[in-house]
Amino acid sequence: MSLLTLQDVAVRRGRREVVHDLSLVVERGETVAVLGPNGAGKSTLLEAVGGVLPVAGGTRTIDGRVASVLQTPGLARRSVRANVQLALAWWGVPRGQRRARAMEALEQLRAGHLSERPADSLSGGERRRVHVARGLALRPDLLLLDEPFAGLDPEARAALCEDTSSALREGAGGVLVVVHDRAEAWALADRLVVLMDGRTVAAGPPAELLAAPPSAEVARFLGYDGELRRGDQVLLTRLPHVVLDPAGDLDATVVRTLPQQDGIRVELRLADGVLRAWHHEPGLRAGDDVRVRLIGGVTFPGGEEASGER
Ligand SMILES: Nc1ncnc2c1ncn2[C@@H]1O[C@H](COP(=O)(O)OP(=O)(O)OP(=O)(O)O)[C@@H](O)[C@H]1O
Repeated sequence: MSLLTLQDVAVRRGRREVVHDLSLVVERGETVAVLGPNGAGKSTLLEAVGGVLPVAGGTRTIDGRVASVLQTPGLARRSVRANVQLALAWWGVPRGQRRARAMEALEQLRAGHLSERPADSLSGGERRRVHVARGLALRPDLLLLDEPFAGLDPEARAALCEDTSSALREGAGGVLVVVHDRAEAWALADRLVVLMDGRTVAAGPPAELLAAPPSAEVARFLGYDGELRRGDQVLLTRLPHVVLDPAGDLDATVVRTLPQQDGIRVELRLADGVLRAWHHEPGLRAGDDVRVRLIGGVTFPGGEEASGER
């Protein structure tokens, strides 16, 4: 039996149904990430799985105990370790095991050095670490995490994401995590579910979804930012698919260059759309004519209505 099975689930917020006909399975030892635009219904889905919201239609079956790490880190005014031990006591862990379990989870999340600090003296990033560690310490069958890295600066976010990823891979339970961006989904997830307007629009291993997105809408959401109209088709590309090459077969004009940490992002206009590419040599200017070669991309029907500009 799967750890979590949702079958045609509907969830309401007040009178409005915001999750529709959603089916999802989480197996033991698996991390499933839910990704989608703001308002897609991700938190609502998690709350329904956690039992905070009722399921208005369909069925939810869970084989085991569920723990939720919600968005706001609520910690009591006592030491970090006492906070984690309190959760373990509430979970029913025998007194003699609580201290070691708390310390183990804090160490896993590189928060061991914070164990004796008062929780109200922590920085935002430290609170997040402790918050995630507290969820892991419970060792639930199913752990629900709602944007566990929200509000952190990019570096703290990446570091906590890496540590959480390692900790989750060591765990035996299943995890359903709402993530904020694709990088987090890639770092954490065995499988990715893309939610839009309360419906699943794509599901599968992240690398497979990226290589073969099921629709143009999902492709754009996953980072396909180039778009060429080809008759009644539209060809979508990502940055690595587009190579500036004097021997290339496509004529393009540089619209603008955006210097970034890993190179220069170049926006290109072609007769039939817009492409974006990485470039690593300075000197390109808006208005320059260049040649381009495509080494990837995905094609979908719908070239006529595609704007080619985004
Ligand atoms: N407490 C609430 N009462 C009524 N409607 C709500 C409530 N919370 C959320 N909604 C609505 O339900 C829909 C789904 O919201 P939800 O928070 O689940 O989306 P989300 O995908 O988690 O979004 P975000 O990425 O912005 O956190 C939205 O239209 C939202 O406005």
